[in-house]
Amino acid sequence: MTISYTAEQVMTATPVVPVIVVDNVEQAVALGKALVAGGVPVLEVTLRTPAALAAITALRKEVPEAIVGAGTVCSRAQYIQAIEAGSQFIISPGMTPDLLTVGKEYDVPYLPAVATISDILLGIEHGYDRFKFFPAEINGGVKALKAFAGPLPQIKFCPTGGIGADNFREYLALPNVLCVGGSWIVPADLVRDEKWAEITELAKSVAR
Ligand SMILES: O=C(O)C(=O)C[C@H](O)[C@H](O)COP(=O)(O)O
Repeated sequence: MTISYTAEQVMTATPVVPVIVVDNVEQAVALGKALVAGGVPVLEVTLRTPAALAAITALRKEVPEAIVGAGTVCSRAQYIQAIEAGSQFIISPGMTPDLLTVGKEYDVPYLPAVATISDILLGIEHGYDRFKFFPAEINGGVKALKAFAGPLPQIKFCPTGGIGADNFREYLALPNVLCVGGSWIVPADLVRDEKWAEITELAKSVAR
């Protein structure tokens, strides 16, 4: 079953994209169900663990109401693996010319990450106008995004990195921010201890 989305649809389906790290497929499915139950349907499964690709495939099958994507995609090879696993969107923590190229070879939304105006201009040269801004807080956070909007008001972002319950609404209030990413609604200890009801509550705390 292939359901495809645009970058805009992925970025506006939830105010907060959870950055997920999973140890095994069962954990991933339970976590995905907990987030969806709390009103957060977009799941960014980072390719930081050996279970990640199988988790993406399982989430597509077991949690069909979710929009499942891959994060921490750092190479062309990982990009293709993520697509083959069933990813409905792809996110990188940075960008390279090869990633920007492969991202245009597949009909799946791709968010490369930028940290500077020069990065954004390179992305625009490759046909992108939606980016992750990473790591957001240490690269100027809300102030940097306001500055980016001066010369490039048409470019939209998913800031990620250092964002949490205390500051995510400041980001979401910016006209050039469509959503934010973060790990704070999927804390590693709650995932490890299978505290799914608590994760559903955290999801509810950020859902529209
Ligand atoms: O793995 C990637 O591709 C990343 O870009 C890193 C994650 O987005 C951050 O680890 C999330 O940041 P925190 O919410 O501050 O934990």
